[in-house]
Amino acid sequence: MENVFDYEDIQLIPAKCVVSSRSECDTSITLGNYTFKMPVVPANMQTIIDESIALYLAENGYFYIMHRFEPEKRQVFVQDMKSKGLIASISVGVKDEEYPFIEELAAAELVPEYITIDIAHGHSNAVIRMIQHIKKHLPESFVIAGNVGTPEAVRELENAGADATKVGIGPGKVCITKVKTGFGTGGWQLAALRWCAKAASKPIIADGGIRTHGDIAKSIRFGASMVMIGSLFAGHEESPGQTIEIDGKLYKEYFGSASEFQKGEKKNVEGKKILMEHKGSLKDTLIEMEQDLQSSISYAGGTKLLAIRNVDYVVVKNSIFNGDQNH
Ligand SMILES: NC(=O)C1=CN([C@@H]2O[C@H](COP(=O)(O)OP(=O)(O)OC[C@H]3O[C@@H](n4cnc5c(N)ncnc54)[C@H](OP(=O)(O)O)[C@@H]3O)[C@@H](O)[C@H]2O)C=CC1
Ligand SMILES: Nc1nc2c(ncn2[C@@H]2O[C@H](COP(=O)(O)O)[C@@H](O)[C@H]2O)c(=O)[nH]1
Repeated sequence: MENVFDYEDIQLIPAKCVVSSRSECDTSITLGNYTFKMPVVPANMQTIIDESIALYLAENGYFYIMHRFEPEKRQVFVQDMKSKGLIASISVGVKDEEYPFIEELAAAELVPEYITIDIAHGHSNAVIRMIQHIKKHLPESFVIAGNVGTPEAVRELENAGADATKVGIGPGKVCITKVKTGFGTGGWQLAALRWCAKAASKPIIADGGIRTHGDIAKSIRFGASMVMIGSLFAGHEESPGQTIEIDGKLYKEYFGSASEFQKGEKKNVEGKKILMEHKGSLKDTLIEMEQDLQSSISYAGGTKLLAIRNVDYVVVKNSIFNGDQNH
């Protein structure tokens, strides 16, 4: 792989504006059978999403993926969302006990609109088997499989039946995969996204490494249809977990799904826990994100999200935050 770069190395080049107000710009995106307000989904992690955030997102036209770390609650969750006429979007792993769970959903005629297979190293027979199992028992569910970091993996999971693949091994804020294993897309996630997107025939979800709202537009430019975000959504009033006060300042914890805190044991740990400064309301962040993305579309010279795909860009290695000490 030549020409690797990451989010902070790229700037998108503006094209002539065709709107008289940014409010004319449409940030919506279609994934499967549904159209969502923004191409953004909070990470399916226990410190990022819970039932009440999922409900808020679904009721307000945002995409969401519920995490898989309270497995016994998932069937009731699907039932509850469906009884409210909302989309059900859940996560599964690949261990043996996940197989009967899929069959139980099918037997109860509870068909989640979206099922995400959420494991660290998604280019594996375990994921291929799970895709095939879901497609056999719940053929109407849209299956997102991951995580991967190569075109070969994208093609193989697509061929196995995945409806979308999730790209990103190790770029996350609470990720330590790179230092623990030496592998991943950490440090060149945007280039890996481009590499994978060129090979993909179905939607790609970029996962991890988003540090600014501008990175969402960059992900779209390099081929993502949706962007999964953890740290930017952590630390809000609504975020799961306790608020902690230190020296008069408020914080919330954000921990990796492969951290000791999540696993309850120190085995194959590839994640850590950090404290995030309290950020106020999640609703306000979602609105600001949408406004910033509308602005991105206007700079792209379009009125629709995918206008961003057509813009030129420059590589400005390590220079984007020059003079900006806040980062
Ligand atoms: N996006 C990312 O960069 C990463 C994300 N994560 C997140 O952490 C959580 C836990 O992930 P994960 O450990 O996969 O899930 P699980 O703990 O559910 O493990 C899934 C299965 O895959 C096996 N497994 C896990 N990693 C590997 C590997 N590298 N090679 C072969 N088999 C493997 C496990 O066995 P065994 O444990 O015995 O090996 C287990 O049987 C997920 O939510 C995942 O998204 C974790 C790391 C990186
Ligand atoms: N290597 C690890 N990656 C993890 C872990 N838990 C979650 N994740 C991934 O991070 C993103 C969120 O990234 P962010 O930069 O937006 O904060 C998340 O969607 C997962 O793919 C982990 O323990 N280890």
